[in-house]
Amino acid sequence: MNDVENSAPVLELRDLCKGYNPGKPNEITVLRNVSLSVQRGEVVALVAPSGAGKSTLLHIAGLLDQPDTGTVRIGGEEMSGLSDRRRTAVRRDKVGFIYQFHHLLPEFTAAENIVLPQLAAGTPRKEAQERAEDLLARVGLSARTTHRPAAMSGGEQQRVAFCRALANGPALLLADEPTGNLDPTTSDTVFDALMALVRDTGLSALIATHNLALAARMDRTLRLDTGTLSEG
Ligand SMILES: Nc1ncnc2c1ncn2[C@@H]1O[C@H](COP(=O)(O)OP(=O)(O)OP(=O)(O)O)[C@@H](O)[C@H]1O
Repeated sequence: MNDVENSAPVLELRDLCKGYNPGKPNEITVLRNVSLSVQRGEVVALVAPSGAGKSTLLHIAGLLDQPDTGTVRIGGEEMSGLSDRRRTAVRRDKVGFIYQFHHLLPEFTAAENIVLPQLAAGTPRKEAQERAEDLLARVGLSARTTHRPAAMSGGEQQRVAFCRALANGPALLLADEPTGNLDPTTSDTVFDALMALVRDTGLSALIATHNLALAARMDRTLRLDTGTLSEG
């Protein structure tokens, strides 16, 4: 990264608007002039009632969807003019995703699930394997390296998904209810593991949660309601 990228917010969204079914009876406006930025090393909570547009916002921030208007900058780089190929490369190399459900590949072991995205990014296999083992150790799963997802608990599966999201050393982590599928006690321990991983690596993150206690542990909270964002 050059100096401009280093001083720029890791994620900067400006005046995003997004709707579906324009001109039709079921037309819906989901995001209304949403702007936010996540600074380097900052962990931001996104709190939103169901249907408020949180997934839409995270998908646009993670280049899985395009806004109708507005701009997305990652590491200071404007994304709208990029070719599909470059967007895919930015998504793969700079952004890590965590979903409510782990989405691990069932036929592969925990370590292989973390190795595969690294191979896709061109990392040599040995290095990728070492990184997978290091990440698994950080979340307390050294003993599960060769387990397939079906042989792990929900909390373990989700911790593997955290490691996979960090596999390529992203600049930005986007998480959509990362512990929403777990019971409250497991959710707390698994969230601890996620926060430790994020803080240890100095990662910048935007983490959507319904859980206000979890939100309070992040640096700042943004609230999204009927497509409008407010601080606090
Ligand atoms: N492809 C689509 N076509 C039409 N409407 C859509 C589409 N995707 C989302 N929506 C609508 O946009 C609104 C926001 O959806 P979104 O998935 O962003 O909400 P959310 O805040 O993530 O909700 P939840 O917490 O329940 O997942 C919802 O009313 C949803 O029905």
